[in-house]
Formats: sequence, structure tokens, C-alpha cells
Amino acid sequence: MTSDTIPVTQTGATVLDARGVTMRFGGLTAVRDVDLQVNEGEIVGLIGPNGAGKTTLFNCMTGLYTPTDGKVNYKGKVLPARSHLVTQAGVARTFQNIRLFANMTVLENVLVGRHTRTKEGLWSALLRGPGFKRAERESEARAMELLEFTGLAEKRDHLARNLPYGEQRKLEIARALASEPGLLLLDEPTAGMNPQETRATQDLVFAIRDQGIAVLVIEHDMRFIFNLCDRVAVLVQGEKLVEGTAAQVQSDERVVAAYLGTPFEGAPGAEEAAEVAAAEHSKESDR
Ligand SMILES: Nc1ncnc2c1ncn2[C@@H]1O[C@H](COP(=O)(O)OP(=O)(O)OP(=O)(O)O)[C@@H](O)[C@H]1O
Repeated sequence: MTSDTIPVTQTGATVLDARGVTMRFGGLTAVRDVDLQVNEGEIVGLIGPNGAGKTTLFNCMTGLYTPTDGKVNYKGKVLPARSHLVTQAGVARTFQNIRLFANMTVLENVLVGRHTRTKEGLWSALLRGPGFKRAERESEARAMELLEFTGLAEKRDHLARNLPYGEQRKLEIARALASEPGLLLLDEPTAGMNPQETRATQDLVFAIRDQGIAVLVIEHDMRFIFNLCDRVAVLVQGEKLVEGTAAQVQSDERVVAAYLGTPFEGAPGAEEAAEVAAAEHSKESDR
């Protein structure tokens, strides 16, 4: 393997432990033998060029895909292969393409996110007995706390589809938090945001971490990632190329090369790039 993990100061206990994760789609290996850990109290960034396999790795960590190889543990237990069970286990996520219930209110969207945490069963809900009503009141109180936390309380009765884009992303985060996770996975949380909204999202992620929730975040905005993260892993063509602090990753010439599209010797994709260069060279010399 060509990956290079630069030692950084170990923080709390390991929350997420992905080992040797590989995901193949037919002939395409989207993720290859990736190890990634997230520890308590950490914000970890996952970066890489388009198509590097970042979302596929998220999908492998949240039960949307069953990895072809490797395993993912959360707090010492293998994560189940179903997304709702992963959420129940304590791992919540947001999506690159916002997935809200557009015709439900802001509050209702957060209440939907709480269903993995409410114990009241189907009959209780249908009969609307005292247990159900109490649970409903508690859920609503918690949902309102989360709307205050994310700055959306005043919009509680607005339809999700009428929120500006930046607030829809915040609502996705509030909904994910409603499942009371120990780990939150954010897939491009600032996509489409203006600089002010991006800074607010940065503060929100710090506040989430301060509440004891570990965070793993995919993002293309490098300033956001390097300001935010304790540790950053770089995926290139499905493989982890480098992992380290923001300063270590920023100064690593292989990362710069991967983004500029000139892979180093031994880096994932270097062989193919060399073959293409050789073929182009021989074509030119034939002319
Ligand atoms: N369900 C799927 N079936 C087939 N190929 C897939 C599937 N999901 C992803 N891929 C392929 O796997 C590779 C990695 O895609 P992925 O979306 O994980 O990359 P990414 O790093 O998240 O990219 P981006 O930054 O553009 O979102 C791509 O070549 C993509 O086309």
C-alpha cells in the first residue's frame, strides 16, 4: 500500500475504526484497502479529488453499502449492514445531495430524525395513549433544543422546501443530531454556501464536537477543512495517500500533486499516468 500515516497526537478512545475497507462495483474499485479511525473529541477531514471514493467510503461506514472487504467498528462493535441500524447504533450522517422531507415543516423534519430514539411502538402511536403523548412532548422539546442549537428555531413552522439552501443544510445537521449520535458524518456540509454561511457552519461543527460528538467530514473547501480538522486523510483513486494534521497534509507535496493531477512515483494512479505519458510521447515521435 502506498498510504502514509503521519503520527499525530492520539486523542480520546477510538469511536470509529475502519480497517481494510474495499468497495468494488463490477470492475471498478472505488475504495481500496482503506484504514481510517476517528477518536473521541476529534474532527477528522476526508478530502480528495472528484471521484476519489470519499462518499463510497461514507456509504460503507453507514450501512448503505456492504464493503466487498474489510470491516467497520463503532465503539468496539461491528456496525450492522443496514443504515437505520447504524443510526440506532450511534452513527448519523448528512448527504451530499440534501435529503429532507420537502413538504414537511422544519420541526417535523427533526422529529422524523428522532424516531430511532423513541421507544414507543406502533400500537402506542396508533392508540395515542399517555406513554405516546409523553414521548411526543419530550421529542418535541428535544427537537426545539436542536433547532435553537442550529439557529433554526424561528423557522420551526416553515416548510423545508422554502428554506434558503444554507438553512436546508443546517436542518439536515439538526435532523442527524436528533438521533443522538456519538459520531456524525458530514458529506460536503458547505456545498453551495456563501463565505458567511461557511464560517457559521464551521462554528456549528466546533460546537457539535464540544458536545462530545466526534465528527468525520468530507469537504472540497480546503480552507474550511484545514481550519476545522484535528486530522485530515487524503483519498486518491480509492486509496488513502496521506493522513496527518492540517499542517502536515498541506505541506505534503504528494497531496499537492494529486490535486494538480501529476501523481508522484508510487502514488495511486502514477503507473497509469506514466503509461499515458509514454503513449503520448511515442505518438508524437511517430509524427
Ligand atoms: N453505486 C455505484 N455504482 C458504480 N460506481 C459507483 C457507485 N458509486 C460510486 N461509484 C464510482 O466510484 C467512484 C468513487 O465515487 P465517489 O462518489 O465515492 O467519489 P467522491 O470522492 O465522493 O467524489 P466527489 O468528490 O465528486 O463527490 C467513482 O468512479 C464513481 O463513479
